[in-house]
Amino acid sequence: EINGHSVAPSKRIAIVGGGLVGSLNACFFAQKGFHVDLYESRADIRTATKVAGRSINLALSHRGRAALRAVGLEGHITTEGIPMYARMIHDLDGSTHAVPYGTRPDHFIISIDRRRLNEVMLNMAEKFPLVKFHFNHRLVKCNLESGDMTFSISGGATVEHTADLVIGCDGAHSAVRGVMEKKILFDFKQEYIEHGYVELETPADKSGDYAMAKNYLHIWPRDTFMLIALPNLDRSFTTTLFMPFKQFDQLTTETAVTNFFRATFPDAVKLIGENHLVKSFMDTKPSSLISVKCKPYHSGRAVIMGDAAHAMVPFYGQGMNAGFLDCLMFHELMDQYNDNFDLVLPAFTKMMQPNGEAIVDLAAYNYIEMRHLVNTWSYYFRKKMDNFLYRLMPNSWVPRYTMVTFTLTPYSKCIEHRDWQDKMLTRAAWIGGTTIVAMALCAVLPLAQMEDYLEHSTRIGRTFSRVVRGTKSHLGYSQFFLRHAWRYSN
Ligand SMILES: Cc1cc2nc3c(=O)[nH]c(=O)nc-3n(C[C@H](O)[C@H](O)[C@H](O)COP(=O)(O)OP(=O)(O)OC[C@H]3O[C@@H](n4cnc5c(N)ncnc54)[C@H](O)[C@@H]3O)c2cc1C
Ligand SMILES: COc1ccc2c(c1)CN(c1nc(C(=O)N(C)c3cc(Cl)c(F)cc3C(=O)O)c(Cl)s1)C2
Repeated sequence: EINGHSVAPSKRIAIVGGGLVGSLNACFFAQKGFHVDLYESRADIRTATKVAGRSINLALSHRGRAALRAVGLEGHITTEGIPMYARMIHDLDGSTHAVPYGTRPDHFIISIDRRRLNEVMLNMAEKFPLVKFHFNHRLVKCNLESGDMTFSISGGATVEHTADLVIGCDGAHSAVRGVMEKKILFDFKQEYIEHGYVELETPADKSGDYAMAKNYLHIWPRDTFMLIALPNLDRSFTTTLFMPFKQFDQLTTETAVTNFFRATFPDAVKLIGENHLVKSFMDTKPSSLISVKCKPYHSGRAVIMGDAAHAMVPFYGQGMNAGFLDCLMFHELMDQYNDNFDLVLPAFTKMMQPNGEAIVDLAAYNYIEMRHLVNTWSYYFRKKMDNFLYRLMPNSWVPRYTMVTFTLTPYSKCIEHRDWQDKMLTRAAWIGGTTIVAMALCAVLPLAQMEDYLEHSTRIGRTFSRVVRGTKSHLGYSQFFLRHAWRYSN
């Protein structure tokens, strides 16, 4: 009996990791009357002094919102966030142009403060009497069969706890997954990419207002590196530079940094302020970016979710959204199998592992696309064709990023859909292309000569495409396409 209402003889749930996914899971389990122990290696972020200036933000989209809606937090979070209706592309010459996220009124993403979101979810979970937080507890050992766990706490001591279900929400370098990795039949793959990132800050302007247009995701695409800025409530923008580590390594003096930024992001230098920019750049070591894929997501009475199960590079803005979706789908399976963990855990792996793997691959593909494929004619026409066909057949021809960002279509279907689209596009291009050429020829050439013309033209066509491919990469077409491809990428 608690507060006058009876609770099921509640199983003990241990949530390892009190980050975004762990705290959302605590809300889900708390609302279902479970006994929840949340263990977080760091101190309670709600009491830690606010780190001045450094606010980290993230793009929240449909999948993450669906999960927050299920615990009654969507309204609260979205009113605190800042809607972004389009990308704002900043060209080398300082000119900008907007590329809307879509033609529909609900096609926008929301810039959310990471720490604030984490606090809101911790506060909600803590309201439940059966929820207990254990900060400064780092999981160091775990028996996946018995649910016995060992935590190291401050001062080097350790404490033991046990649970009926252990949920690893402990991020890309998960300790829970680390124990699973030792099991036979557990597949695991991790990959660091050559890019690192540093977070800078674009402060409010002199009049205290946003220095750039507020409701946009600002991007400065520069081929092998780029700057991205998302708005904050305090009228600043968190501005992230993504660049290969080997290029960071070359920027070791203030002069080198100043020249680099002046040459590549001239408008951003003015908005951030040159001294502030150089100082914060020199003070920050670039962080790494890692992809993690693994299978299965459960073992014994433990299951992993979020980055612990599928860490991805951020080039789709889906990591948190994917982790939140894990929580939602896990709880739908709990309802479906009447809280029977023996059935829920395998069902969770079966349902979500293919999707976790798919979004990790989609994000990695996007990372490449952002830097290379975006420079080829095919990508450019692809975006134009995508948008034309999407307008023509909005229910059957949906661009891939629209499916990923603005629908709940399983990520694995987004890849299948993309492959189908690729096939259709290639076929359409061939049919279209050859028909146009054939019609033109029929109009100008008597049939007799046509055969040998076609014979020659295929040879010419092959040579021509080789020449184009060769020159394009050298003539810096990349800049041109990047500048204009975005115009058609909505
Ligand atoms: C630069 C960048 C930009 C991003 N932008 C976006 C975006 O726009 N949109 C989006 O959806 N996603 C974005 N992401 C991804 C998003 O940040 C992650 O997907 C998300 O934080 C994953 O949440 P999580 O709770 O699974 O892991 P984490 O947030 O990493 O939390 C793990 C928690 O577990 C704790 N922990 C770790 N080990 C232990 C242990 N042994 N014992 C106890 N506790 C432990 C950690 O202290 C931490 O609090 C971005 C990521 C990066 C790096
Ligand atoms: C806080 O740090 C970060 C870092 C990276 C991201 C975000 C926040 C949020 N991100 C989003 N990406 C998409 C997307 O689908 N694509 C294809 C894009 C991919 C890139 Cl790399 C980009 F720059 C723009 C778009 C775009 O379309 O706007 C969204 Cl939609 S949101 C990437």
